[in-house]
Amino acid sequence: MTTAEPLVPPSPHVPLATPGVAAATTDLTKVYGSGDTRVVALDRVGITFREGEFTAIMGPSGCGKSTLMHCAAGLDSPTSGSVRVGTTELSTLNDRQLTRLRRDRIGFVFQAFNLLPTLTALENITLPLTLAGRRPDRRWLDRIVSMVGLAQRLDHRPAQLSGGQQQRVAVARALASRPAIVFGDEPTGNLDSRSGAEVLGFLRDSVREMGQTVVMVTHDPVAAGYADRVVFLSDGRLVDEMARPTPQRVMDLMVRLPGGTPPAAESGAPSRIS
Ligand SMILES: Nc1ncnc2c1ncn2[C@@H]1O[C@H](COP(=O)(O)OP(=O)(O)OP(=O)(O)O)[C@@H](O)[C@H]1O
Repeated sequence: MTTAEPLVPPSPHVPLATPGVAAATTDLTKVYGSGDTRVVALDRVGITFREGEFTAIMGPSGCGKSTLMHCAAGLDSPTSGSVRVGTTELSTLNDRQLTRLRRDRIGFVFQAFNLLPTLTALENITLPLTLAGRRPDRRWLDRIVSMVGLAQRLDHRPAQLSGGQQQRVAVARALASRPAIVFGDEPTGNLDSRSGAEVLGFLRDSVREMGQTVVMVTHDPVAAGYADRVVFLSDGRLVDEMARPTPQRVMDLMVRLPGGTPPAAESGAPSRIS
């Protein structure tokens, strides 16, 4: 990948990126509003997303999942604390550099497919590359398109595709630029269970077969079961983590979350999981 303008190096106050780490947050805090309307959406969250790992973020509604994803992906700015993507400390970037980082190094899959209706599937997949003035790597593109099973539908427009197929286009679009990290916000929220399973399978294949790093916010223990690990948020703090999750184990832990008193929430210390 070539970028015309080098990204600003990390601040000397922030540790350099650790090898094998795709992105990390340190003491990440996000406060919305003030006075009576003040909400601490994230409270000193430290989390590491390792390269080639599929992480699911879970927790009760309003616990800060989307805020964490938005801050980690450079879509929202923290109130305090740091976010690094690779070696880049996001707070050192101006708006233009941040836009470039999102375009070149981060892939997104949202609940709404967000495809452009006038473009074909192929044009939608390559749009971020086209906007960046980059020529698609044909072999990479072929690999992605065949992985998500879209080879026969590349000249279809979104309205001619099912919801599941549209989300496959969105997954292929997210992977097309070989981003450092792909963020998914409830990527199967609009899909029936079969299409959802397919999309989750593709995300997992991208991790296993291509070494992609994927971070996904979900409410669904079955979806979380596709991940390599699940991190649990409660009231803006990281309270637990599970490796090699199964839907049943995730469900059991979720049931305990809101009622229980997680140790990290009691201690007053920053919540940190890596
Ligand atoms: N723009 C905003 N202005 C004010 N408060 C906000 C804003 N965005 C989020 N919040 C608040 O921050 C907290 C965390 O919200 P967030 O959307 O991150 O939670 P979530 O875990 O993703 O929720 P859900 O599972 O319901 O989508 C909530 O209390 C929410 O009301």
